[in-house]
Amino acid sequence: MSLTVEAVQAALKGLIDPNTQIDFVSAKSVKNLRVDGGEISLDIVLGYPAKSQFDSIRKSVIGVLRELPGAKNVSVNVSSQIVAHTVQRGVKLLPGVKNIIAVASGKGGVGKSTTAVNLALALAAEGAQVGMLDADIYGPSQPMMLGITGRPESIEENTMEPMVGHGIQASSIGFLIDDDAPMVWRGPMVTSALEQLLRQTRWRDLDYLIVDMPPGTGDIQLTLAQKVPVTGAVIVTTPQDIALLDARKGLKMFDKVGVPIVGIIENMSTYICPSCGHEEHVFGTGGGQKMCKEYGVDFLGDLPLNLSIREQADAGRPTVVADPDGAISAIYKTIARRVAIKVASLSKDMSSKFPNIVVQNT
Ligand SMILES: Nc1ncnc2c1ncn2[C@@H]1O[C@H](COP(=O)(O)OP(=O)(O)OP(=O)(O)O)[C@@H](O)[C@H]1O
Repeated sequence: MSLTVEAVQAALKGLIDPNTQIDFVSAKSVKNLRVDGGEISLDIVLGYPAKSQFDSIRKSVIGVLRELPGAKNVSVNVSSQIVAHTVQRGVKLLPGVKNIIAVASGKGGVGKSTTAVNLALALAAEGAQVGMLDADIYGPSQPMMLGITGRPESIEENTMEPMVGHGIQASSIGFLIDDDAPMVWRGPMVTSALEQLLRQTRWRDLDYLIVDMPPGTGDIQLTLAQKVPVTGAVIVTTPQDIALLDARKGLKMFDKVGVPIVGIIENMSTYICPSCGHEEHVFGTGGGQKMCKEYGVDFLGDLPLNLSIREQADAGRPTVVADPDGAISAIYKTIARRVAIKVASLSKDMSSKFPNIVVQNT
């Protein structure tokens, strides 16, 4: 009996993608399938970046197909293709940027910026083109964490080049607003300065632009959530009741403006004593997960309170770069993959698919 396309498809249908828990056929990841005698060739195209897993996915697909009766040679190519997803209604899209992910927190100091930069670096490590827009007016810290110094170049009038640190294209509100400017003055000018930064930076083919939002849920944050074309929002919180209460406000703010919540990350979840390894839940336990259940949103993961996270970020080499194979980087990478998979599951932007309709006067 000769090998058929149907038999190959049935075998692939039994193969579950460990990341999405969906089989490759249902996920529409199988492309260019050819069966010619005993020769099988196909591409697996994932909708999220996963460079570190291409080889293991390839091997598992080959392993399954080789078992088929009549199969001789199996050739599989695994890659990722990230597509653009929809944003709030009525907001102008950004050229050169497929998806914008806002990283927000209900209150300051919960580690939002540190989490945002490590997420950006983890997505880049998996092969995505990533940018960082530092919108944190109260403490624009992304240039420092990405090891960037100096000011951006402006090649043409009204545009500026992003600065690059550890492969991430970055632009910061710190480039436009003086560090010494008083906060009352920063407030009113901030939304227009940010829109300028967002739209006048010449982002180059980004799969994801991470926006490090200003902490809180006041007018500035609400205006930004309305004006920035966001694909989805990630909320960072610590487990204290007060932080969770504020995180709830953040959740509601994005909900109100029609931005989907990608999920919640709990930072400084536990403290592991470096001398004896004892784990302490300094700020309580389970708050983030409970909140996710209550609101029906995804819990993306938790990070421990760890001295090296702070030291590495302060030194301009965040953990994912400083210790890429360490246990903490593994947590950031798992969270980043969950974020990318969730974004991939959101509705796709079809605007570029529609033909232009030209009305001609006759
Ligand atoms: N998991 C962690 N373990 C140890 N230190 C951390 C952790 N996360 C963040 N930090 C440190 O906590 C401080 C505050 O973090 P960060 O600036 O990221 O918070 P933020 O929420 O963005 O603050 P802001 O509201 O000022 O923007 C920084 O010194 C950072 O290095």
